[in-house]
Amino acid sequence: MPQFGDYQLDIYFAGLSGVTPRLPVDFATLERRAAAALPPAILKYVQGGCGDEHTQRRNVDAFREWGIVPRMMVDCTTRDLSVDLFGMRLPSPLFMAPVGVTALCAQDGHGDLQAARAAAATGVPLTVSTLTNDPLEDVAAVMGGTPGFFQLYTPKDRELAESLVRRAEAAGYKAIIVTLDTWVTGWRPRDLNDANFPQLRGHVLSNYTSDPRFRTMLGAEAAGHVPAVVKTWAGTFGKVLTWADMPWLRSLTRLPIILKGICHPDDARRAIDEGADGIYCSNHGGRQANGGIAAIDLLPGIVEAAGPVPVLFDSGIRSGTDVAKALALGATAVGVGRPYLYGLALDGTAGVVHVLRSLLAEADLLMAVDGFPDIATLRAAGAVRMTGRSTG
Ligand SMILES: Cc1cc2nc3c(=O)[nH]c(=O)nc-3n(C[C@H](O)[C@H](O)[C@H](O)COP(=O)(O)O)c2cc1C
Ligand SMILES: O=C(O)C(=O)c1ccccc1
Repeated sequence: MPQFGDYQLDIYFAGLSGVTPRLPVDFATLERRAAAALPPAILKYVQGGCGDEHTQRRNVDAFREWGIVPRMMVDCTTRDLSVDLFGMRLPSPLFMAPVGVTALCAQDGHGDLQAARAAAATGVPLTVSTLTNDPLEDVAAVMGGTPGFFQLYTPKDRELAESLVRRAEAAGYKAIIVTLDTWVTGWRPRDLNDANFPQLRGHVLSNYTSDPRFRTMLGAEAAGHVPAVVKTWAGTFGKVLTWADMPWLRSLTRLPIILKGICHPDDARRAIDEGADGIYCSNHGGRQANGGIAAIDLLPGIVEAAGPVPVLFDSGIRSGTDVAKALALGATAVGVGRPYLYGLALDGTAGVVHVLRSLLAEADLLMAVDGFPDIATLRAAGAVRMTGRSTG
């Protein structure tokens, strides 16, 4: 049975013929390389966050305050990293988080398609944002057998929301992830200082321009006219969802509904009471509110509140060790954001595959070394909070 950790052997053996990996396996070097490759405006948008970005940094740094205690004398020659999610058996607990400018990170402007091909190659699901350069149907068509999730930014226009969800269902997406924390964008100095907001330049709006309801809203004479498209988009983009909208949301689909951006246990409980099938604990990678608390520190409370309901997690995952810690703290599946964008920027589909394989290899090897043959044993062991001074 192939194991994710075999990627390490592949790399070392290739080295015997003088071949080294095209991309680095660590995040810091990857980010540095991608920073040199991406257009400055895209880099700032991707790399930046809210306010002075201390929440974004905390998301990453807080992982160092959690530790996994190794166990010995356990047979871990093979590891099983597969997970069950909404009746699907996934080969690994990793998924790609939704990113509204994935398209623009790729050199050809079709990053959603390239990420979808990476999903096909790795079995790691892609969450397709509402904001893409290729319509959601086209992206779904290249995912191979790997399930895809559709992330909904709920428009103010209900008929448009209904149309997008219907299209996602028809295209074969396996879940609808409704993002709650971004009906308005947070205060992002890097972008504000350059007056830089890609969507307002007419990018990544293909799910709108391909939508019959949006076209009606736009009017026939305005179709293809970028300022009119952007104006109509900006007019409908961000609906503030409240609990009162849950019955309506729930009525839109029989697919699992996952609420993204849940950070408080009471919200997790309420979401489940109102019919959500999954909870997605995330602070949007520190891009939305500079609230100061790392998402990983909020995960245990969410997991406890969710009970048997699956909890997806993202924000700050930079290594396989981080993946393992999130699993130990109870996440059912772990989302990665910026790292796969950097792989995409540097080497397209192959770059994304490399980043995902590196994350999985490191997580797998940690489990091998630390005596956890599967995720259930890792989760049962948990992670310990290291108090006092960190030497990290
Ligand atoms: C450039 C960028 C665009 C994003 N766009 C979306 C989006 O369209 N929808 C969404 O739900 N989340 C979006 N996110 C948030 C990610 O889904 C995820 O929560 C975050 O990137 C996780 O943090 P990480 O980048 O530290 O891994 C975006 C993140 C980035 C970096
Ligand atoms: O940039 C983001 O984080 C994001 O999710 C987004 C996407 C579209 C419009 C505004 C924000």
